[in-house]
Amino acid sequence: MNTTTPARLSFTDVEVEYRSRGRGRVRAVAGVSLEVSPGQIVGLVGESGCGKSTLARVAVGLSAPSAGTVEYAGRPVTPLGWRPRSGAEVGLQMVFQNPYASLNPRRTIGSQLLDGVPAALTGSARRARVHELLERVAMPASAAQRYPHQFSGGQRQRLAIARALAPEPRMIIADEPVTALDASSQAQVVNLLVGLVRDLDMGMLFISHDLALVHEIADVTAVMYLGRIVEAAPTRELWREPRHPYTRALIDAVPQIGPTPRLPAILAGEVPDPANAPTGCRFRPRCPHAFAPCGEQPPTVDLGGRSVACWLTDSATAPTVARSL
Ligand SMILES: Nc1ncnc2c1ncn2[C@@H]1O[C@H](COP(=O)(O)OP(=O)(O)OP(=O)(O)O)[C@@H](O)[C@H]1O
Repeated sequence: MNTTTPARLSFTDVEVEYRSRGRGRVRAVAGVSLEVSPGQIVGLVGESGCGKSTLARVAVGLSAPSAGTVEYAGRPVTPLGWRPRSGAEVGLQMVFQNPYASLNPRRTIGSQLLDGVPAALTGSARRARVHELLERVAMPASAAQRYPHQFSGGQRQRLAIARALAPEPRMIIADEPVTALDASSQAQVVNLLVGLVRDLDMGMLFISHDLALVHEIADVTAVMYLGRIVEAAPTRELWREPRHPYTRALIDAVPQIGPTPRLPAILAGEVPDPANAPTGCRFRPRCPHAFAPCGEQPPTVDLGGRSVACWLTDSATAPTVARSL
């Protein structure tokens, strides 16, 4: 890897189209640009089916974009260029929702961790590295001799994280890493991931449908709706002043407790099928502010440190509506 190139993950105008029997062409990702820098946690949120996992798969080369580019540290990430055993060189590792997706149930934890340890380490240094990895995820050294089914869901996810760390990645793509876990394991795994990213100065794309969780941990939040990023901003700003009606709806759907409790406001309507996406702004059929210009796809406007794809932010088209938001 070129050491002068920042280990940044960049999606530029990425599109992913599936062809499926019955549904025809499914444009699951419809023109996404996004960056994750070292030392940064970027949260990607959106409802089920909006294309989050597809984007994650493209990031690590498990799926190919049908258009656009994905680059890591200045080099294209493509399925052709992707060699699964070259994690240390590629520098990107994925943590899945289901730890069984990354752990082989028939092999001991130790042998699976050894697989990922860079080949430059030899002999006893390899075994020492396995123990260090287990320690990093707060698991005892004895876990190395055991099999995945001998652990609880939360422990398995911690072991899957150790497996992801073995090749010494600089960037983690975590796709709903705590969705399948109970509340206390969720907190443990989230704290572990955030601690690791901070300690090791890695970058992380943290994918979740849980906006409140992303609010807790992400430096930047990107909101995805039906294959597009509709808003991306520093998390605190996004939460304080959402500029896209969909972001506002997601925030309003988070129950508030404390001195002024608030019941969640449920966003009306279902997410449309990307195989049959609305023309123009894809959020238009569910948007309480939709007006004539929304028949065209809104451009993504850079508002200085944050970006929004909504005609309401365009003062030429909707100054009065924008003020009322
Ligand atoms: N292999 C595939 N073939 C056809 N369509 C697919 C395939 N994988 C995903 N899709 C479709 O692409 C769209 C985006 O799916 P994706 O799994 O990326 O969304 P998601 O936001 O991660 O949802 P979830 O949180 O439910 O996993 C959905 O409409 C899904 O049905």
